[in-house]
Amino acid sequence: MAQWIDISQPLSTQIAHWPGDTPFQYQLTASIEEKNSVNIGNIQTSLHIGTHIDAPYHFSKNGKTVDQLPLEPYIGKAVVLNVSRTDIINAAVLSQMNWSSDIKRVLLHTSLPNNPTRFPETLPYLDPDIAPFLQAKGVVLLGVDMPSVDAPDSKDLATHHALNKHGILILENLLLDTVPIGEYELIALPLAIQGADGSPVRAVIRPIEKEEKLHGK
Ligand SMILES: Nc1ccccc1C(=O)C[C@H](N)C(=O)O
Ligand SMILES: [Zn+2]
Ligand SMILES: [Zn+2]
Repeated sequence: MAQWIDISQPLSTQIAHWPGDTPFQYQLTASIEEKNSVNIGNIQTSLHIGTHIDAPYHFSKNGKTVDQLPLEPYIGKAVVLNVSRTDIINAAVLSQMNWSSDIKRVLLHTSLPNNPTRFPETLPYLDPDIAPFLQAKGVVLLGVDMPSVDAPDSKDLATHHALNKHGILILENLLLDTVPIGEYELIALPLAIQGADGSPVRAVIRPIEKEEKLHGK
């Protein structure tokens, strides 16, 4: 059986955070070194740190919070697609890909070099028109290897809203630079934080064996 591959960013004090947002911090509030029986860690962080999911409540006042989201989108068969040859990713680009039937989860490897310790200045553009396209394919989860599905300075978050409107949940900041295209099993479960706008996840994939690789690579 193939090994699980970790495609999440390690949560360290070095990890990049959204500009102006709360950085990730870990410290011990009790330590064995200081004669306690145990080490007890404490974290402080934006929930949009490293590899994480957005609950619709992140960008919509009446959107679902993370504890209200279904589990199914975050567990199951996923396809990794490589869209790194363009900085404008739209429905026309996605329609060039080889779509096998029954793909509910799509992970996009973009042209952005994956560097967990640096917040990128610019991101490849994801056109909102991918939302109806992906919905028509039956997709319920879109994962990307960048910190946002909209530009960092976007005010209207058009692609976030379009995806939400079309029933597609969002997974951000994956590490896909060394992942070959193809079909995988995915597990990327958010924590059930009541009322929360998002959650870091441990995203892992495992190749599905004896399956025809997409794009015939
Ligand atoms: N933390 C922020 C602070 C201000 C404005 C946006 C963000 C975001 O997190 C947006 C990004 N699209 C995200 O979902 O992770
Ligand atoms: Zn987010
Ligand atoms: Zn987002």
